[in-house]
Amino acid sequence: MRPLPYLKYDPQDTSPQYLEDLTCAYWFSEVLFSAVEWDLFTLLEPEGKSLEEIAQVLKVSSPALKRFLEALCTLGLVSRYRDLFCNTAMAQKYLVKGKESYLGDSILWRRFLASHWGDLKACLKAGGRVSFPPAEEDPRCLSSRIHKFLRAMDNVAKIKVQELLPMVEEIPLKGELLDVGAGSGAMAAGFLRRFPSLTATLLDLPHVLEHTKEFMRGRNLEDRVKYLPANVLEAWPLKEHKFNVIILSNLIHTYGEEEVSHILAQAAFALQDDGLLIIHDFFLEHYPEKAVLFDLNMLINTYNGKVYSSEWVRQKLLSLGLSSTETIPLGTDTAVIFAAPQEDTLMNLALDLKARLLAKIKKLGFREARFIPVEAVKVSEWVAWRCRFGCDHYGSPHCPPYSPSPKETREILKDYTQALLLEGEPPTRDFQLKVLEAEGEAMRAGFYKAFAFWAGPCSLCQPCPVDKEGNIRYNAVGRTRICPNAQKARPSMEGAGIDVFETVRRAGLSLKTLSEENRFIKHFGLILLK
Ligand SMILES: C[S@@+](CC[C@H](N)C(=O)[O-])C[C@H]1O[C@@H](n2cnc3c(N)ncnc32)[C@H](O)[C@@H]1O
Repeated sequence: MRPLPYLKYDPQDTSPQYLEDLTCAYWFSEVLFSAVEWDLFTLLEPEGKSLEEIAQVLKVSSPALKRFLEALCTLGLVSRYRDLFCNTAMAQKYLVKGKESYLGDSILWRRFLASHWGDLKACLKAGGRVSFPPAEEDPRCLSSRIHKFLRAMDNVAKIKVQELLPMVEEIPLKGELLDVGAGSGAMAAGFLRRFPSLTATLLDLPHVLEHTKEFMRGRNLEDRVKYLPANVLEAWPLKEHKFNVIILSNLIHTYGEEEVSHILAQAAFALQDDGLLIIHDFFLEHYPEKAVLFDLNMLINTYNGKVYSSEWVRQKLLSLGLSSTETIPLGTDTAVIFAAPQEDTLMNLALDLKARLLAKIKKLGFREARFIPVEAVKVSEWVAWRCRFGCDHYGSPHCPPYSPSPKETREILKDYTQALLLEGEPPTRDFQLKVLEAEGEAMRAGFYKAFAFWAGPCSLCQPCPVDKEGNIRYNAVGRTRICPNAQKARPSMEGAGIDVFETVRRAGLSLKTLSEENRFIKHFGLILLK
């Protein structure tokens, strides 16, 4: 399915369609909200329903419902088979009540919060939240609100913990786990099921913990769970008790820097010397489009919550004497930072090498970084002609004819299995330096054959000290000009015969030729890896 256009801004796209799509983004949500509110997807189980059957149950007009179902079909949530409307695999897995991975409660919580987004301008003026729950809220309303909130958290945490567990599989976790701001307890429950030698303490506010207990009752883990009513903003009532594992999942975005500093300090103090701290949350570096909007969501809906940069969190951890990993992305919109008093503990984590490298490289400031199979790198003879006929830099050091020919590049690619395609922008020299840094990161991550191609003629020295006309010296192979920066200089993708447009297209990214209207220049670099 095509990604929804408003999720990805392309600076080379000058059509107004992007604005139109942004304008209507809420239509997509409204359709989903209504379908989930009606519990339409559960109704369609097990084998679909006809238009008339659905209209009868929902008590709505058939012709209007038909139009609504068409929209759901287009969004990929419903499909039509003869006269039956059925759930797609996505809807069947996440939108049918009673399924383990049901997300309906989370979607309805988002619907509830959507109404507060109307306050955005007022929040910006006031510098924070403007609508608050009533000071004297009816206890039943409060209890129902907490329950709805925890059901929403539960939907999400059940899925996130399954993404997280494979990373700690190599460490036979045992002893005591502390889940701070445990919510429904789904995170802790996932760990308890996977590691039978663990027991857990679930810490949350007293009135929330009553609901936590209710969620945990159905999980058959009662004999391995204790509950600790506490306020994380105060000294944690643990005395000198230390834990082997501490989880802060979706907690730090709830508070401002001062409170989060306190929470991290308390967690560091409560950790065994060989313990592991797991911080799961939104981070600005991971999935930035979502992170910055979630940050606004916190501005509107919490007192002083916000989304943190992983750099800020890691610095805090460092100041508390903890080593930490970089941000490890989950397959979804959140990421994890692992921290420990002893660096060795982190060595045992089964962290995907590519994911770690990607996290480091994205932090260098590329707009995009994407792994592609080496077969997706397209090398063409015509590219060399473009350099030879039509480029002022032909003959410059590290450009044709002193850069690898298409034939040589094709041969070299046989030594590699994958590549990392990097998207950035001018100034060219800055981009080239970043590509070099990325190559260095890849080397340090263990990709010893990492080799970078950047964009444009070499711009490391300005002006280039190698005289174009005279005084040309050749290296042992006799092809490359000797330059004072030979250790750092690399060929450009295009200079090595790589068809950048086609390679970018194959990677699922976009690159347009420049026109009067569209003057935004994109640079692409490539790092070959094995
Ligand atoms: C966004 S939820 C996350 C729940 C759970 N960790 C998860 O990942 O699903 C934040 C949790 O932190 C708890 N919490 C917030 N402020 C707290 C405080 N001051 N003391 C204790 N718990 C708190 C909330 O009650 C809620 O259960």
